[in-house]
Amino acid sequence: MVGCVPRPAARGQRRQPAGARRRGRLTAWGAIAGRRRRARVTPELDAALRRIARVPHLLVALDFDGTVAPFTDDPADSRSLADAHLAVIRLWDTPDTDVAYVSGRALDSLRQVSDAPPGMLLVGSHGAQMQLGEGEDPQPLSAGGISDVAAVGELLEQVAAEAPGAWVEHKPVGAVLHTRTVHRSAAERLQLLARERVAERVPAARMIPGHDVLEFSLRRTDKGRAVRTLRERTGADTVFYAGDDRTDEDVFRVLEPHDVGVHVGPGESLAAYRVVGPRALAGVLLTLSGLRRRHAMLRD
Ligand SMILES: O=P(O)(O)OC[C@H]1O[C@H](O[C@H]2O[C@H](CO)[C@@H](O)[C@H](O)[C@H]2O)[C@H](O)[C@@H](O)[C@@H]1O
Repeated sequence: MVGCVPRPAARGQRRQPAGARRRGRLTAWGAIAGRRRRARVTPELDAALRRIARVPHLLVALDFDGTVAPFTDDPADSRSLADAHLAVIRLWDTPDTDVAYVSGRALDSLRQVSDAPPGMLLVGSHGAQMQLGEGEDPQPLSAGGISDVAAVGELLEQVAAEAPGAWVEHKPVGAVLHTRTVHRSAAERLQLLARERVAERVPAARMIPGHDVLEFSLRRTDKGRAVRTLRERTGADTVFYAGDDRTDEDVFRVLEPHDVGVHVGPGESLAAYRVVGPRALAGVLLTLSGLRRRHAMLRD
């Protein structure tokens, strides 16, 4: 149901005459991107990008941390790479193209760091929070769920107090134990302790491991379901998805054969394509945005 997804008023639609604002913006972004180095991608990925750039309606869905933004010690300092942000803006500004961030971050935190343009689709808390339309709020937790979230947060605070550098991020539907700056052996000990205590006292909490984090959520959803919802709501016929973490595997699992999934960084993945890190992914996104924009201009 595309109508449920608000689009910025000035964003071009296929049947509209190319408005001055849209044409001007596309040209300006294109000029900037044209001076940048082209992405070095494998011939297979390059062919896949060329194919999906020509589909009628494309959804580009992206994980945030470790995918468009390199890791930082403090999540508040995290920002997407300039090229990745530029590509996102260009894609968002292209007709018949929807763009989404699909993140483990709480929605507020994602809004703060992503600098997402208005109308961009945002998924937070691994699918538990979605901003698909104005005024659309996440489903509230039950009273029991709210008290479980508080209990998990308290337990993790107690665990984090056992090692300098460990800290807890509190989210609307769970909490995260951060150990990025903690020595590896101490981090492993803390994570074990957290697993045991939460399993014993809040058995309803679902464990979500990540990069130097251990999260517990009271919501049973995942990014795969979120991307399915995005596909339905936007009416996209093809999805491009990029992600680096285990939670992104839930998306790669539900992608259809004609979609394109890109795993960012090392490690096993169900994704059909891989790039070495966020910088390489930014190049891929620039390439895709250029191809998609060219397709839109030729078609119009
Ligand atoms: O799904 P994502 O967008 O990748 O979000 C996953 C988690 O991202 C954040 O943590 C990660 O990035 C931090 C900043 O670079 C880093 O310090 C941390 O070690 C990483 O795990 C965020 O803080 C979590 O809430 C997200 O679940």
